[in-house]
Order: sequence, then structure tokens, then C-alpha cells
Amino acid sequence: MLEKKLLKEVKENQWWKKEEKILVGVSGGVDSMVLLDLLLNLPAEYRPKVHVAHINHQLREISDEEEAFVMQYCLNHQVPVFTTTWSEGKEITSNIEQAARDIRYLFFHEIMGKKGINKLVTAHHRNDQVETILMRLLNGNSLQSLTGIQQVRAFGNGEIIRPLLLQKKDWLYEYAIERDIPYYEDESNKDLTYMRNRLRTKIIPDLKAENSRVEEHLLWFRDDLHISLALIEEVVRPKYEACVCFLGNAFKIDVELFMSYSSKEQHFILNYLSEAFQKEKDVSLSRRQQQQIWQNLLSERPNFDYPLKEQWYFKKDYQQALIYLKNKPSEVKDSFNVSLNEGKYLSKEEWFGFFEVDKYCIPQEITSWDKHEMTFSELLSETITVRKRLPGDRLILNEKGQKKKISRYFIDEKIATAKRDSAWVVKDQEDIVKWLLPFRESYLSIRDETAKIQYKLVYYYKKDK
Ligand SMILES: Nc1ncnc2c1ncn2[C@@H]1O[C@H](COP(=O)(O)OP(=O)(O)OP(=O)(O)O)[C@@H](O)[C@H]1O
Repeated sequence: MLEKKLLKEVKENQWWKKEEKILVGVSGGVDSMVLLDLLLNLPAEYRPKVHVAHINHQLREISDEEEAFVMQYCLNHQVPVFTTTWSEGKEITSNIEQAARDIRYLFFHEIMGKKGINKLVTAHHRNDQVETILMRLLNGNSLQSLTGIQQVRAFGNGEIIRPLLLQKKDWLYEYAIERDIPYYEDESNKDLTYMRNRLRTKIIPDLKAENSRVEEHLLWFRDDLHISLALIEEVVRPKYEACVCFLGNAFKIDVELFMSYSSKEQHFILNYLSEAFQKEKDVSLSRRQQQQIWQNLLSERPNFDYPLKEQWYFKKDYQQALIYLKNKPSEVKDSFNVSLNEGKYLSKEEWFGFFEVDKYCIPQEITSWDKHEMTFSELLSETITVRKRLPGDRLILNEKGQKKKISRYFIDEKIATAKRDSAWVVKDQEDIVKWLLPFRESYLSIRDETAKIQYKLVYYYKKDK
């Protein structure tokens, strides 16, 4: 039955082409083992070229055994498999579930990049969907997030697909038994310190005692909400785009235009603004902060500056409002010395490291950030200086040693002023600019491709820095 349901969806949705490479996240549990079996047994004209990724979180005694099991299974089925072990940094994370998730997606992303794969496939199913919606509802999350897990959404350069999202967990178990599929039972699912597990084992069964179809009803609610929000989006999104503009480190709002919209439209414009904050700056605005912005926009006071959250301020200047990042001058340091095998935060959203390749190690909390890196084979200097640019700093452009002032480079490349100010100059002890972060490397630092990489400089930053 399950294979028929999946095939129908594969045909309808055309998630992948025949023989297209996909990466499947396989934990070794029943969901992902069933997914793997289903994918490998699709009719040839719908079957993708399956690759598997497994992350050994080392959180349980049998973690190593599970990893070996997934590897052996893939070997037996001639499926390429990539594994990694999460061995460092657990002790410094407060939310281990979230950190494990970040590590997973980072690894998926890395493998997809290396192997030229654009599609990640995971085994989320209908029960995961119900639990997610309930969890978000109980936690007071946004209306948009109550539409739960999306079956397809953007991920890295491609997308993440959840082919089993409409299938019940019971059906996966039945399929596994029928086809004698081996899997590991996840013992941590019984741990009632996690909200999801309490929902699964206590609260949802209680709700089902009230109405046995409660899960179906929640999914109806989800579908209706999804459609309603899409309709609202059609009307309000163009208005949001007309009155809100993202400037890199600030959001600019046209107050007059905002005031010309109905209060219902204003409500959704603020929701979209909040989403944009999350997406662009990784900052979540509470409901109270959203209300605060709304009141400020409607306020009759023509101009004022108001602290909103951390270093974010709301500033109104007649018909224009800005939500912008104000750096406290005392917290801004503009020069750092980084020794070999050391890393430093340059700001709350940037981290710089200098390492021998085999001693490379980064703080857990930055693993999901974006990065630039530079590798080289010879140690030119035991300390690297990272600092803001100074007048006269020059880049070496080519093998002839031709130099260009950084200020000129910015003009020629039409780099916005705000971005110029956030740039870092990386120098060695010879006082040669090796790198203008995040824009370009000096010619001298461009490595010989045949030499063995021994050292690396890495710059991690939160997206859109
Ligand atoms: N250790 C792992 N290695 C590889 N893939 C995994 C691993 N754990 C989970 N996955 C993949 O992620 C899917 C979701 O797993 P799970 O429900 O445990 O995670 P979640 O944290 O609730 O979800 P998400 O990771 O999407 O936020 C699994 O069905 C599987 O495809």
C-alpha cells in the first residue's frame, strides 16, 4: 500500500528526475530505513540515484553500532554513504536537540556541495507534522508557522523534500514488518523531558480519547490555514514590498504608505516584517515587540528614537521609519591579533580562526553560520592581524605585484558604503594584506593548487553580515 501511495505522489509531484542524485538523511530508525527501502524500490523510470548521509551524534551508547549498521546496509545495497561523528562541543550547548539538528543540516549541506547534489530527502511523516503544529501552537508561535512542516522547501542551492509527510507512522511500521526491514528503535523517544515526546506519548493520546480523528482535524486546520494565508499573501505582500525596504543593516518603512493601509493589512505587514527579521538577521521579534513597532508607526510624534531589542532601535523621522542596528561604541573593537590554532569573535556575528589543518576546531554555536576560508601550505607568520581598514591599505592584484588602494577597489567594484565599513583587512607580520574580508584575496595569498594544504584562515559570519 505504502509503495503505491508514494509512487502516486512521486508521479504527481515530479520531485526528481530518473537517475537524478539525491541525498537521503538516514538515522537508522524505522522512518528513514523505510524511506530508503521505498526509494530503492521505485520503478526504474521514477527512481533517483540515492546517496545516504548519516550523522553519528554520539549521544547514545549504541550510536556507533547504528552508524556501522547504516554503513553496512548501504554497502549491501550498493548505495554511496557518507557519515560523520559529532565529537566536540556538546558540553557547551544549552539546547542539545537544536545543536544536533544544526550539525545534521550542516553536514547535509557540506555533502551536497561536495557531491553536486541539489535535493535532500528526509523521512518526516504525518505524525511529525501533527506534533510540530501542536508544539508551535502551544509555544505561541506565529500564524505562518502553524502551517507546520512544508513538504518541499528551499535548502542551500536546492531543496529539501519530505516524501512521507502525508503518511502515518503506523503505516511505516506495517511496511517495515511486511518487508522485514531492519531498524533501530530510538530509545530517546521515550525521554519525557522533551516536549515532543510528551505530546506523542501522553497529550495526543488524551486528545484522541476526546475525538479519535483529532489528528485529521488538525491537518484540515493546517490545510485551511495554508490556503487562507496564501490568499492574504496575494493581497498584502505587494503592499508590504511597497512600504518596507531592507537595507542590509536596517529596515526602512514608508510611514505614510503604511498608514494608508487597513489595520488588517497592517497586521500582516508586521508579520512579514517579523519574518524578514528572522530570515535576514536571524533575530526573532516577540509579539510584544511587533505591537511596539506598530504603535510607534501609528504614533503622532513626528520623530523619536526608541530601543527595540538588544542593539536594534526604532527611529521615526516624519514619513520615514527605520529599524536599525546601533553598535555600542565601547563594544566595537577594530583590531585583533589571532595566533596559530586560535579563533576569536570579531563581533557577535563574526568569528575568525587561524589553524593548522589537523588542529582545526570551531565553537559549536557558529556551525550553522556561513563561512569563507583561505588555505595555504606555508606558514608565513605565527600571528595574523585582523583589523578595520586604514587609509593607504592596498591589495596586490596580480603576479606583477600591481597594487590597488582598498578605497579605490570599493569604488571600482561599486560596493555599498555600509558594506565597506564592515570589511576586515587580514594581514600577516610582513604587513602584507592577505585578504579583504569578505571581498577578495590578495594575489600573493592565492595558493599553489598542487601544494599540500597545511594551514587555514576561516571567517564565519551570520548570513547577510
Ligand atoms: N542522525 C541522523 N543522520 C541522518 N539523518 C537523520 C538523522 N537524524 C534524523 N535524520 C533525518 O531527519 C529526519 C527527521 O528526524 P527527527 O524527526 O529526529 O528530527 P527533527 O529534529 O524532529 O527534525 P528536523 O531535523 O527536520 O528538524 C529523519 O526522518 C531523517 O531523515
